Amino acid sequence: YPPGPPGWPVLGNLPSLARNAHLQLTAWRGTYGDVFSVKMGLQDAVVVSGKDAIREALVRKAEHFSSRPDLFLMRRNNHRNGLVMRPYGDGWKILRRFSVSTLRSCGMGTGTIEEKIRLECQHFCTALGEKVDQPFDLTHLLHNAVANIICSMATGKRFEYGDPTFLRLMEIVERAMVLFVTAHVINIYPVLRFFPVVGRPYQEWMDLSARTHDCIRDIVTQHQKSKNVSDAANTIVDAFTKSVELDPDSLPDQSLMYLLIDLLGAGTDTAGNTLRWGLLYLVTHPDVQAKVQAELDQVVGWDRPPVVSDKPNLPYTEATIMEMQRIRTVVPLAVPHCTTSDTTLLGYNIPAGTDVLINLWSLHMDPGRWDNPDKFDPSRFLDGNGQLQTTDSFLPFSTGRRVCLGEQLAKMELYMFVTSMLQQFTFKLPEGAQPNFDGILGVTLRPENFELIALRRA
Ligand code: HEM
Repeated sequence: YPPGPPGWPVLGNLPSLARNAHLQLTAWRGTYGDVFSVKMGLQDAVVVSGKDAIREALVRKAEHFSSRPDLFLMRRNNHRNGLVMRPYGDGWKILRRFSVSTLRSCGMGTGTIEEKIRLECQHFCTALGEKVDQPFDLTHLLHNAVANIICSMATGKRFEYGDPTFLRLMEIVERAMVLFVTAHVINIYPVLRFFPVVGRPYQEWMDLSARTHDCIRDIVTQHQKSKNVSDAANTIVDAFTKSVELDPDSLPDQSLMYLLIDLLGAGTDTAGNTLRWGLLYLVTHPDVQAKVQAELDQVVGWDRPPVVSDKPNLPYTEATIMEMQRIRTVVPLAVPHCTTSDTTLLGYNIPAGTDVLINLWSLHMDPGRWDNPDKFDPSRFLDGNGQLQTTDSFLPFSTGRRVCLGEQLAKMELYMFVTSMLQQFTFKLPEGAQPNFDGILGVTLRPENFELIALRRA
């Protein structure tokens, strides 16, 4: 069994992991290697770091490492009916296949989705244009914009920025991402939910779940009322409804609402926070920002918006987006995995039912792989001719069977938002602002709220 750091009685290593677990786990990798164990209370988890160990687990031994732990908090709100936390097996395979093919037929990876994203970028830049020359926190605007893309794939509808229902939903998603980690102790000792102080995050979690269910139910009902679902199944809700009408057993019971919550949760906080980290690095590295803008001016110019077919001609821009994703891995520990059978990893025995944390943060900050990993330097992704070079040590979307379902969509979003913003605006920090690069860890690592100033480019 893998070795690991000594822990406290009963609590194990939890006290050391209460804040910035990704940093502590990365530090322990230095002592214990690419496969080590930690004690989450009385329960063990195995931490996997480094490209070889990660690939061995998630790709070569995918059949053993692709499930999700049965977390108490997820069971209590029925969230194991969705896709993200559903255990590996037939139900997950059916739902994943349905989701991939429906997202494709709703336009993922094609011109249709590019058009949707382009329109959203236009709305976003118009809204940003009303805030120029003054300090402004664009968190809500950005999250609203990326959530709209999922919403329009789910129901064909986008929400106006500032729509109160949507803002509430965004706040819930953001808070749930943090609570997933702060309330984790309840997963380990469910009895603590009955205790006054420790039990509070549990109450909040259950309350947020109920409110999310209500919001999503309203959105689905409104869509179903406004439309004849026997029309072409060009939204996720329609495709789901149609499939179940044709064959009630075609999809797992009650999975639509949880699937929508998953897509919204997984697709909003990740892309929104990647863009926010990106902006924070751009305002603190004006030379990089200027270089991206120079490339955009040369390739795209001013008379038309950037399009996906420009991408091969924008290597520095693409390298910058990759560097944004590397330097602040927005899902630093992926989503927890779990073994389905007794197995081995790099020679260590790992029993069935062991929780497994995939340390993507350590992969992206590995000094053995990246020169000066704390430096924001897009050129590390370029070869001597200024062309993009790929590397197997860059896995922001993870890998294997549970690899991010929205990878293609997310890449298109990041590209379209970054290029649209920098074509039209230059960003800078307000006078005297002190940027903080530590972040707040939930499932995602998000930057603390910050203000910046958008200046319209001449
Ligand atoms: C920059 C944006 C994004 C990043 C960095 C990201 C990253 C990730 C990561 C690291 C995982 C966990 C993989 C694992 O457990 O090994 C994941 C899972 C997932 N992502 Fe994303 N993601 C992004 C955007 C999206 C979008 C836009 C969607 C929506 C379509 C999405 C849907 C999902 C789903 C459904 C899963 C769970 C897959 C499963 O368990 O089978 N993600 N993502």
